[in-house]
Amino acid sequence: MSSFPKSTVLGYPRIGPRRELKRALESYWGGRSPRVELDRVGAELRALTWRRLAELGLEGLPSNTFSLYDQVLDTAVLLGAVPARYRDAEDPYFAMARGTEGLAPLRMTKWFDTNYHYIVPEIGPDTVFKLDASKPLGEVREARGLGHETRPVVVGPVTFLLLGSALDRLGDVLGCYEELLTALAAEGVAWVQFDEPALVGDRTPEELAAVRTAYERLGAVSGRPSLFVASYFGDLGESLPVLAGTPVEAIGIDLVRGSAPVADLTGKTVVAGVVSGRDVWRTSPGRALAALGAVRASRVVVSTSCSLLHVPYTIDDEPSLEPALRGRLAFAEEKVAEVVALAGADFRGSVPAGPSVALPGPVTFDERGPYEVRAAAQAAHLRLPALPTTTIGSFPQTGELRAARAAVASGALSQTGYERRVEEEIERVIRVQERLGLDVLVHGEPERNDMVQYFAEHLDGFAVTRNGWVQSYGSRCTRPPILHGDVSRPEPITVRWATYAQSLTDKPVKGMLTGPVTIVAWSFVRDDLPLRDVVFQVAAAVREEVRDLESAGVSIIQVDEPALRELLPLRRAAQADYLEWAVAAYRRATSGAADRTQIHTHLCYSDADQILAAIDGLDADVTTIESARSGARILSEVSSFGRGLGPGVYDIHSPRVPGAAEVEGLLRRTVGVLPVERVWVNPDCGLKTRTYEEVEASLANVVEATRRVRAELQA
Ligand SMILES: CN1c2c(nc(N)[nH]c2=O)NC[C@@H]1CNc1ccc(C(=O)N[C@@H](CCC(=O)N[C@@H](CCC(=O)N[C@@H](CCC(=O)O)C(=O)O)C(=O)O)C(=O)O)cc1
Ligand SMILES: N[C@@H](CCS)C(=O)O
Ligand SMILES: [Zn+2]
Repeated sequence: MSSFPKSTVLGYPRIGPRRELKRALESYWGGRSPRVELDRVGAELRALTWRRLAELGLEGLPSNTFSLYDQVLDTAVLLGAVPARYRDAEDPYFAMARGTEGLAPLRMTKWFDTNYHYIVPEIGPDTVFKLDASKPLGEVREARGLGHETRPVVVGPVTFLLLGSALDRLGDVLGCYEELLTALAAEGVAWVQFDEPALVGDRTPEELAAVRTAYERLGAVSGRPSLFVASYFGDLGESLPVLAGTPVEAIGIDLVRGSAPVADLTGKTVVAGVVSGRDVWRTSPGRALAALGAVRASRVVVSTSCSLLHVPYTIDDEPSLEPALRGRLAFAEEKVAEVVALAGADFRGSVPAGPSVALPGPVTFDERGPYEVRAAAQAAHLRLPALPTTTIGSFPQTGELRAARAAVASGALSQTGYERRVEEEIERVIRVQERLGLDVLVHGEPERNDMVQYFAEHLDGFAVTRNGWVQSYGSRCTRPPILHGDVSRPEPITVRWATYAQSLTDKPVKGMLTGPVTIVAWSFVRDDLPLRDVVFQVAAAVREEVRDLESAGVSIIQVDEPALRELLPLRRAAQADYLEWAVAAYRRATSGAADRTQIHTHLCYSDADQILAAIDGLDADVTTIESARSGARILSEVSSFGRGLGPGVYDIHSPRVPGAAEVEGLLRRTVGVLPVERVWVNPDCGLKTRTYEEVEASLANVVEATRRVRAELQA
């Protein structure tokens, strides 16, 4: 057995330093370039990554961390878990990821507590697993052709099956993993990495037994490569002794989110994640060395806490960041350099740092009256029809708008010219909505590059990047802002656009804000304050904006919190505390509004079940939630809220235009479960990724469906 190299990373960004993969994918999908061109770009990006990691002095290079869409989808393909309906599609892989005309894509959801989305494996009792190892084998050979020996990375069997809610299929799937090990051994692969992040959550005795079975069986494969099981995003807890009791040679432990195990792991290699893959701060050498020194194992390897997929490529691409801030930052390349430097240091005998203590912050809210009083004041003021129709905020972000923002950045367009362009777009959005006959209008958010980055650009305490792209799903990326200091709002942010929109119409226009939890969740956040204190600072800024919108005559204000679920701690023991302060922060942000101002909130992930009580606790007058994809289940669960509810009547993630009859069906189902006077009619989420053609056709059908159901109510 060859010993594990002394430094490694668990994974690397793959979208390309200039989003080369995004462009190649979208060009291929749009029929503007052939498949060979996409494959050429992929190969170039992989070669670039291996070369760079080697140049930086990293010893253990991973492979199979590249993906054309998502590593969980890649694992489904590896194991043959391709549902029958996609097999005849022209390109089954992208059909599963994105759907085709007439074929909906597989479900997509958040990867643990990150802003990355994976494709949920669809596994049924009839799924026939059959190994197709061409991708990992291909990458191993490709890297070898370039002079690099690599360690293929694959999602492990327990995590894969838990994500697909199919742990009962463990016995079948293990056959494929065994075959994979044999194939990799035949290829001369020394180590393989199985990612098992699911093991940092609470696991039942049955699930722990599955871990034992899986790694005992894989450990028994003759002539196999050495096994490295990587955990990340928290402590292994009760999974650690189970894993340690199996024949796996190496265990990856997140020493940033988690702590050094008390257990003696003599006999094992510990791949110690001391350089954070989840933030952009430089690693404190003292803290890292102390964490490394506290591990008791036969060999300790220096690594990142998780894949570097969640951080941008390099700080070198950000020349405009303030020098003082730059000095505190490390993106993927800089983190690799830190791993290499730490691996060269002697950390035996380092002393563990004392734990930091989180102090509770203030939890005060509730100047608003009870819902019944607010609802009466709002009804008298707004005079809305039954089943009011509305949208979630954004309208299509056209290429022209994006190009206009790029032109301002390059100096080719003046700020005034740009603002005029935004106003034209707002007018277009208002006229479209009036023509369609919607009841509560929005301004369309054309001024926003992103619902978080835009606010970060207008708040003190944040920095934003030029090229700091991080993959969100498929070809879609975000540039998470860097929250590095105390947050405050120097001046109103959205008021001018909201009031401009309201000046164009007699219909009410909703003001549109992003909530404090979501702003923080989708940013890289300072680590010298407890997260809750940071969120409360942002809440104070949002509260000022709510007040200013109200003073400017805006009667409905929506404060979005789509990331409320995302930050939920992976361990149940920590969840109640989080939910308590997250809800308190939201109420801090919104409770300055008068009773007659209607507060809306919006959440758009289908797995809201676990946090329904918290959503209720937000006390918003109207809550719009994703429902079109999750079916009737969510309706009965939210029916007890006792306030306004807008379960989405169509899925905006697909270009498909829903028919009026289909929307009518969903709406009837909704009014069958919820009191009609509380129901709102809206899509599942914002329309920014859609085209005007799709949006106008879809919304026309929403309005028509509402008209039909209303007519019956009046009859
Ligand atoms: C709701 N979602 C969001 C999440 N996180 C966020 N931070 N924001 C979100 O909205 N997480 C959960 C979900 C994830 N969903 C999405 C959906 C869509 C995108 C997306 O479309 N991203 C865009 C980038 C958006 C952006 O920043 N646009 C800027 C810059 C645009 C650009 O590429 N400019 C060009 C030049 C202009 C041109 O000629 O076109 C350039 O720089 O080269 C802007 O609009 O100004 C994407 O392209 O991926 C993400 C997450
Ligand atoms: N107001 C935002 C919410 C997205 S979750 C939008 O409409 O895009
Ligand atoms: Zn949404």
